[in-house]
Amino acid sequence: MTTEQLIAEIKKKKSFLCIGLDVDLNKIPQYLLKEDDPIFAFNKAIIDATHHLCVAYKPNTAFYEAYGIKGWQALEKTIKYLNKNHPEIFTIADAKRGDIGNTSTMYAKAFFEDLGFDSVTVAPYMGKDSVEPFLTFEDKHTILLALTSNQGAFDFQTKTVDGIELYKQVLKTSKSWQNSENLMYVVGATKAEYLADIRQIIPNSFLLVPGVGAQGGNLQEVCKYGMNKNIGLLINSSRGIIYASNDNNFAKAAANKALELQQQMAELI
Ligand SMILES: O=C(O)c1cc(=O)[nH]c(=O)n1[C@@H]1O[C@H](COP(=O)(O)O)[C@@H](O)[C@H]1O
Repeated sequence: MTTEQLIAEIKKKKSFLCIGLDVDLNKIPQYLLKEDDPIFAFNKAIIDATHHLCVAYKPNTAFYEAYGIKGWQALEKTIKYLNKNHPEIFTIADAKRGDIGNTSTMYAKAFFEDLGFDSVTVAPYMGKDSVEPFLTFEDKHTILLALTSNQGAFDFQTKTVDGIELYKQVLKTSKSWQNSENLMYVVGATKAEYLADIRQIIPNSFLLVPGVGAQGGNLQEVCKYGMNKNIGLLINSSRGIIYASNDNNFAKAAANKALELQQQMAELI
């Protein structure tokens, strides 16, 4: 998907909501465990109930890898279902990959070619040659971890190296990489006060912003400092939406939570 198509969808739906499909078999309605593929059954119900309210879905691959081959098959079914039925929706494989060049190429093939995701999250720690292989894929997007939502972000990311905070170096340096127009960045919603500075460095890039809902980030704060002329934000909520209830009405309850966020977004656009 091109960035222009993503922007058009945001404007059409008045939503920049990304729903995180972080499926934990202990948290889903237990009657779904009788299904052949409970993870896919859960995702399909959530997608069917919420696709008109969001512009992106983000399965975090850990929640699939934890269930072995069955989990990976559920991930594959989920992305195929999305691509077939909702090609207008932006898909994010939240895999946080990144390795020496030839290995990164294989990661990129796995998520962009084999599975057919529009984007993948990548860690910047190994530098340019670990990220550039992801950037060579046309109309695919690499979402680089910049300033993450967790407490550990203060261990390295905000530390000053050569007179500048590490997360700012990630932003500045990555802009010089080949095909850097295919980069987006992760900034946690819990770090909203950093967004004005971040926008000075990358005014036009899309930001994936996780951490509203369960982690306590504030949507209005994020928009105040992070929104640009194309909106430029994908705000993710996972647990706050998909586990709104765990009875027969779980999909409807998830849709209600998604609607709440979408309505707040519509006011801010
Ligand atoms: O890359 C991410 O998506 C991510 C980066 C970050 O800084 N913080 C963060 O929470 N995430 C992911 O975003 C999701 C947040 O989930 P909830 O806290 O349940 O909304 C999880 O899949 C996290 O792995």
